[in-house]
Amino acid sequence: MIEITKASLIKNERTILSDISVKLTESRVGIIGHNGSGKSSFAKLLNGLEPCATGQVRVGGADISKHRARVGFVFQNPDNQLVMPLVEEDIAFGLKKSGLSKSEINDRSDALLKKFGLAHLRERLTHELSGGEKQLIALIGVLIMQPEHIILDEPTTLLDLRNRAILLAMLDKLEQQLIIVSHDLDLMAQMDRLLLIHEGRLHADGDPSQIIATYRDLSV
Ligand SMILES: Nc1ncnc2c1ncn2[C@@H]1O[C@H](COP(=O)(O)OP(=O)(O)OP(=O)(O)O)[C@@H](O)[C@H]1O
Repeated sequence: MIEITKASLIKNERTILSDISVKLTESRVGIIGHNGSGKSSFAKLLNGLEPCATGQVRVGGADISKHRARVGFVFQNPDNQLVMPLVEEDIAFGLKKSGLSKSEINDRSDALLKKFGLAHLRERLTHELSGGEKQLIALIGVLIMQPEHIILDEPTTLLDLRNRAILLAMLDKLEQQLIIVSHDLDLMAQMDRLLLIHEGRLHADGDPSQIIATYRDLSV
């Protein structure tokens, strides 16, 4: 479980998030809200990419700063995540310091690429992949670390309908808790629970159909 207690976030002397307290226990949690409301900032708080100015984020009862590896993060722009020239090197990158042997890393990487039907991308150059392919490989690079929770920031934004369907099928196969920031309301409607962030605060929280209705009301 990820538990946020009275969290606030300040950047360049500007308050971005204020007094957010929530326990995330559901398997699929969505985060919605207007542009600039603070969704990505909140997502980054959840895995310690951004430190709280006040309050705390705990994962499995311990402070997030000690457990960042338990919470994977898939960035909105995969170019922020893909760092190695070859796809196979990129997928293996996060495990380099894990103590696993090269063959163990290769086996894990192979198994994931096969499981998600992406083995044909293994020997490609990362910078030559399409935006959608990059998004899928960035997710594989997070999955190989075997996090218990995965945060995805706008995972469907760059994807055409086919790659969106591939990504959603990948997500369906995952047992981990997923926390997804998105403007894709069809996807958000499928979540177990939605959080609505508005002007840096947790404005509403609950059943997707109710929260989407509240969000629509805020948008007119
Ligand atoms: N380093 C920073 N310094 C000051 N303000 C910042 C900084 N980074 C982000 N912000 C501001 O924080 C607010 C929240 O940004 P955030 O990216 O979390 O919004 P968002 O809800 O994810 O938006 P979008 O839907 O457009 O991606 C915005 O007003 C943004 O301009």
